[in-house]
Amino acid sequence: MTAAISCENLTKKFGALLAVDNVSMTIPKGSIVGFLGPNGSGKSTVIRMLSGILTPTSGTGQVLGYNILTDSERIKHHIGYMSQKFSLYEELSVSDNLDFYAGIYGLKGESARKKKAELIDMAGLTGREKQIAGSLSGGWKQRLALSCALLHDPEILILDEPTAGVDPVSRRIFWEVIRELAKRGITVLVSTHYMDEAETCDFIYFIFFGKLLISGTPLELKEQAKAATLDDVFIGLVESQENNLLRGGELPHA
Ligand SMILES: Nc1ncnc2c1ncn2[C@@H]1O[C@H](COP(=O)(O)OP(=O)(O)OP(=O)(O)O)[C@@H](O)[C@H]1O
Repeated sequence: MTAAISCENLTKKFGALLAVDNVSMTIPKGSIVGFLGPNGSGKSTVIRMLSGILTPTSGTGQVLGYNILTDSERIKHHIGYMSQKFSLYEELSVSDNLDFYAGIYGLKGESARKKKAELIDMAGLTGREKQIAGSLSGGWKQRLALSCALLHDPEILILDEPTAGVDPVSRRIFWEVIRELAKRGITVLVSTHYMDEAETCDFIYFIFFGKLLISGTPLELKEQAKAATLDDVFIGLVESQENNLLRGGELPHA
């Protein structure tokens, strides 16, 4: 198995707060890996460290063989990153947003024009090229943000709650695009609170209070917990951990 992303004992402290505690993961090339956990459990912090945006307090990580501590600029050129806040320029049109990001990635001329046309088509944005991004609905903004994140043909897509606040139909269309990209060999790491999305991932890591608690395929996790749904797996897990903490116990490591 070739790993697209791996990290060992990744740890992040914000002052006295231990936001991420010794997280180790391996994400194989071409897989869709779901990153789950309650609010504030450390998902975004791990994602930001792996994307080269945030420096870990300790631990190491590799993205496509690049070291997250020393090669963060190279990493940024090989990944597509999209956060729940969609970094779009609201006052610019759909077309201008794509041109702006193409410029950031150094795309020019015919190749930039072709890539832009391909992504407009993929995202179903045809006919909306001149529309101001700020006037798009959440689902369309999300598709535009995804297109911007794909302009430079990244080998890895890192998505931090990309479907938060987006309607069910748009979520389904978005996931169809994600699965199509994975079929083409793109590795996807995605954090989500939606269990139907988690269900379609190849593998899941579950983080709680900064620690990885469990990992496995959706089927493995349900079988281990003797639960019918992933919802039941995670609700049971969070409740047992909270009870454990109330009794003064410590969180176990995965
Ligand atoms: N820049 C920062 N400075 C201080 N504390 C931070 C910072 N970023 C995150 N935190 C804290 O670290 C913890 C983990 O936050 P993080 O955003 O990684 O969680 P999350 O699992 O992504 O949550 P959510 O599902 O709500 O997005 C939280 O307690 C958060 O308040």
